[in-house]
Amino acid sequence: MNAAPNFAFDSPEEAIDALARRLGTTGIQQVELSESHDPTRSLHRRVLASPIVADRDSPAADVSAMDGYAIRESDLLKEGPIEVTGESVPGSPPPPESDTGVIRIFTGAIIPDGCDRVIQREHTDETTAGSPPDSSSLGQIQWTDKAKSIPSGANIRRQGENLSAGSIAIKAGLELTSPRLAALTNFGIQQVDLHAPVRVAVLTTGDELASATNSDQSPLPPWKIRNSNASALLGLLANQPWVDCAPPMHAIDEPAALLPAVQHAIEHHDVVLMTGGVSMGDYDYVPRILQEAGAEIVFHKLPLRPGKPILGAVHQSESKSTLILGLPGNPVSATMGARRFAMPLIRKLAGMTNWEELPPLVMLEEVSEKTLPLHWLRGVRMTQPGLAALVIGKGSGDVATLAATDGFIEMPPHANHAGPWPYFAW
Ligand SMILES: Nc1nc2c(c(=O)[nH]1)N[C@H]1C(S)=C(S)[C@@H](COP(=O)(O)OP(=O)(O)OC[C@H]3O[C@@H](n4cnc5c(N)ncnc54)[C@H](O)[C@@H]3O)O[C@H]1N2
Ligand code: MOO
Repeated sequence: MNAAPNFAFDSPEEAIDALARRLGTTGIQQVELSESHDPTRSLHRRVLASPIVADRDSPAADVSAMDGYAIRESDLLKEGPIEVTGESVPGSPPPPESDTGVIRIFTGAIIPDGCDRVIQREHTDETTAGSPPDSSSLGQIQWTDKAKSIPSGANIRRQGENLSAGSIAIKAGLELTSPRLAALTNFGIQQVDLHAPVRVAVLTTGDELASATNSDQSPLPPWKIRNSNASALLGLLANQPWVDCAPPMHAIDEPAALLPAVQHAIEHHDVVLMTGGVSMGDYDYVPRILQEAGAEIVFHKLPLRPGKPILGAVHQSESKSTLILGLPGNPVSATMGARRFAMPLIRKLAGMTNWEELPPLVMLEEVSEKTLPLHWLRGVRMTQPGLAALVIGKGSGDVATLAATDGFIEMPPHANHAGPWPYFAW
């Protein structure tokens, strides 16, 4: 399907891809783990810029997977009580092998040379031998029938079977999740290359905001509104270690104020999220101002509800590319637009190779007859795993109903069936 003449792109996906193609990633920070007082916490969910390489085999030697006895096949031929001649414990080198007895071994300890299997202690009889011959004795055991069926190689984790020294343990472009932090520690990493957090500016516009002129009017007159968009956007960006979000900025609907505010935001940030001033009103200066600031307008308006007037732009300078999203001022449009468009693109800038959204799919409990010739973002509440109920509000100004949602689904033009639909959680 071709884009309708007034839309540069047919779908949110295509519009996001067009912006993504114009964006790079943030620079690289080298972090010495010894210099950080709490390296695990400070690295958690940061994005790796270079791969992590294994410094040694994993495991570093053949080790036992069970508590039991490390033996050779010939040991199983021994009848009657067998002397335990030594112990292999984690944290110490293994004892030398013994011709006369067997070695007790604990999970994770090194397999003594010559042993080919580990018999779990529950498959031995450790009580038959009576009192030990002397106090230094490690005891005696006897084989059960089950022990005799344990094959060669059993219960041994082989050196390097997880990963061999020099192999890539964690690829670049991934977030350092808890398992990856474990791998990083396991391989003795002292220094990591991380992508710098994405510097994001939230720039709201509009003279109607309480804080724009005189914030201490009390009670707030009805022609003034509170800056809910700033809170929505800061909330989306909060607690993302790969985002460095500046305190929100605001500009009045006045080109002389808007242009320097936009220029400053572009210069000092990788992403500028603007709200308001992108539709057809006499005071909607954002598209013009972005052009004056030297940004390329990649699209203005998409076949989307809410958020049809959305604007996507990129500003290129010698040192960086800056993403600018002009989100419509209506709170539902601004919040859904930021979730749908800004979040994957910020992940791209943050250096994540898996930045593209893979939204889970949900079914709707009920559908209405109504359809739209647009991509339709519809607020939902999750009711069961995989099942969602529509939360019907009064339109794109209804922030009260939006607050009752867990996220939204995206339906393509003319659709009205139960799904499954991609679900974008808050
Ligand atoms: N003639 C037309 N008028 C409108 C069209 C259109 O196509 N033709 N599109 C409508 C749609 S759809 C939307 S969405 C809005 C988007 O307008 P703007 O982006 O220009 O936003 P504003 O006009 O500045 O504000 C719209 C609405 O949102 C409130 N607002 C603005 N900023 C905030 C904020 N920070 N926090 C909370 N609420 C905010 C503002 O007071 C307005 O009520 O345009 C339609 N009009
Ligand atoms: O698209 Mo606007 O966001 O409907 O209100």
